[in-house]
Amino acid sequence: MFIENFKVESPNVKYSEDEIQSVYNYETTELVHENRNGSYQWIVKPKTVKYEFKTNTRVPKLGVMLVGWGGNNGSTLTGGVIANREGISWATKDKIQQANYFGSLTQASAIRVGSFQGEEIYAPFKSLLPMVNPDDIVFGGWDISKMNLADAMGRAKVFDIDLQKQLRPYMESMVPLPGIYDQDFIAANQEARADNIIKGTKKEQIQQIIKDIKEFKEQNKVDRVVVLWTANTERYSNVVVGLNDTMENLMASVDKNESEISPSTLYAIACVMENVPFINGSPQNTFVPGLLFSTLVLIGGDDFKSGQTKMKSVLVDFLVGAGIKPTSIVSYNHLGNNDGMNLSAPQTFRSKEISKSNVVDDMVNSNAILYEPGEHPDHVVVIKYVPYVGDSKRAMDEYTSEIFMGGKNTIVLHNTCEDSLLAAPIILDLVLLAELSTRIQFKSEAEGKFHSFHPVATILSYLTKAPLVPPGTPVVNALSKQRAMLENIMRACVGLAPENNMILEYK
Ligand SMILES: NC(=O)c1ccc[n+]([C@@H]2O[C@H](COP(=O)([O-])OP(=O)(O)OC[C@H]3O[C@@H](n4cnc5c(N)ncnc54)[C@H](O)[C@@H]3O)[C@@H](O)[C@H]2O)c1
Ligand SMILES: O=P([O-])([O-])O[C@@H]1[C@@H](O)[C@H](O)[C@@H](O)[C@H](O)[C@@H]1O
Repeated sequence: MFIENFKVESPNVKYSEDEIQSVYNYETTELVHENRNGSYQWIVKPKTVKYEFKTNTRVPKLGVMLVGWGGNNGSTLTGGVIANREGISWATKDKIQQANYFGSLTQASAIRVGSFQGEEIYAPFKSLLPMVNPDDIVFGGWDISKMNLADAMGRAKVFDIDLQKQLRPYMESMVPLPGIYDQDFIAANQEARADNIIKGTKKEQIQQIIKDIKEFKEQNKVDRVVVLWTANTERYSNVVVGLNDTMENLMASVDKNESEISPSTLYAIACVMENVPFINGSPQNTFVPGLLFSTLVLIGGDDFKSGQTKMKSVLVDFLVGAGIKPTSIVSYNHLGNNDGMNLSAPQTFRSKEISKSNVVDDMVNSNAILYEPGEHPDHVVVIKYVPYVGDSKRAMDEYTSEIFMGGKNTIVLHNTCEDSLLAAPIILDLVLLAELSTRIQFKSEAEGKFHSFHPVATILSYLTKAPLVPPGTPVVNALSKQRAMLENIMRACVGLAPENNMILEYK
């Protein structure tokens, strides 16, 4: 059975006008490796740590500024939210289609809240904690292409024509602000669209971005702004001691107009200086050490996990979890959108190859029965640009594994999808969850005062190929673990135990 909402009644949960307070007993373990009776043993000690959470339930009016607003993802997300907000339906060759938020974890997935008279009871994921209603988001942003959002939607060729016709009046007045363009960081084939550029030094460009954010906030009377990069994949920035290894060196490099400071890093610096969360939807190392080690403002990324890699983080988790040994993974895809054209350059492809390749590391490293130290499956990533297919990415994967008694198993997948229709809901979740996480404070029993989550937002890892984590923190890519982590933290905020799937009541 499905219920629309619920309230938790517990001595550990208190609802007030502007806050939900919860007391949560975090069950974990402490390991020691000790000499017991002459031999070293691993001792696992269950441990309970009491936490307190406070969630501010005053949902702000949210402004979302997209870097790359006029791209396929930016125009698709903007149009999709307008279509949902206005209740637009349109004719397709099959039926009259209603707008929806399918593919969004926050808007279209469910959680189990328990059972009632022998029936499992589920509720919307978003019913866990008060979140911004996506229909209320105000969009803005920057693009190095000056094309308005209605024309950009046409250029993207993602939406059906009847939908585009209905959206055009809402979107043609939306014009991206000039962006920071540096041809050294993206494919040379992007120069043709770069007609909307912020001139000046890197420092002046940062100052302009800050000015843009302030003006956007004032003009639209939004309470909070989140900035998200959905512009083209950049090549990696070189990380150099003295250049970008500390915030002090990074800012000194900006003052010196150092060429190696990328546009995405400049936008991120502007956001950190303006106390605005910045999320990187692409694979490049925007968050150079100077930013990563010093930011007090929420940052998250990298690279939306939308299709082929999302599937990989499920399939390899299943295989390794089942004691089957993946030995060869070949991921090929071709697509014909501008992202694909940008990725046809070796240096930008390399950024994507890294984020698409590292996704199996945690799962492989979790099982020493299957893999010797340092042993990994052969793993190849291929991306080809085929203009004719446009945004309709075609992904083909082959997974070869060793099974029982020397057997081999080969799984082949074929996946065709409009890449932007997968990414747009993920962008929505990223900005909604980033905003929500800034309204949560918590402390353990050992801590004197409440604090926010660490500014490097690991909580967003379900939505990214290469989760950005605080230095020294484990990277988890297995999709089921990432989703469980996010849901269970939100459950803790309303005093609910983690979903452990034991259902002992019926065992
Ligand atoms: N399924 C997906 O679509 C998916 C999944 C994961 C990651 N991504 C990443 O998302 C990003 C966007 O994908 P897309 O399909 O929308 O690409 P796109 O090329 O259609 O859009 C990118 C936009 O960014 C603009 N741009 C480039 N550099 C800029 C800058 N410095 N400042 C401002 N604007 C700039 C371009 O003019 C373009 O309009 C890419 O980096 C892509 O790799 C996409
Ligand atoms: O998310 P995913 O399907 O694994 O990876 C995708 C790549 O296969 C595609 O070539 C690229 O254009 C998209 O930006 C996205 O990164």
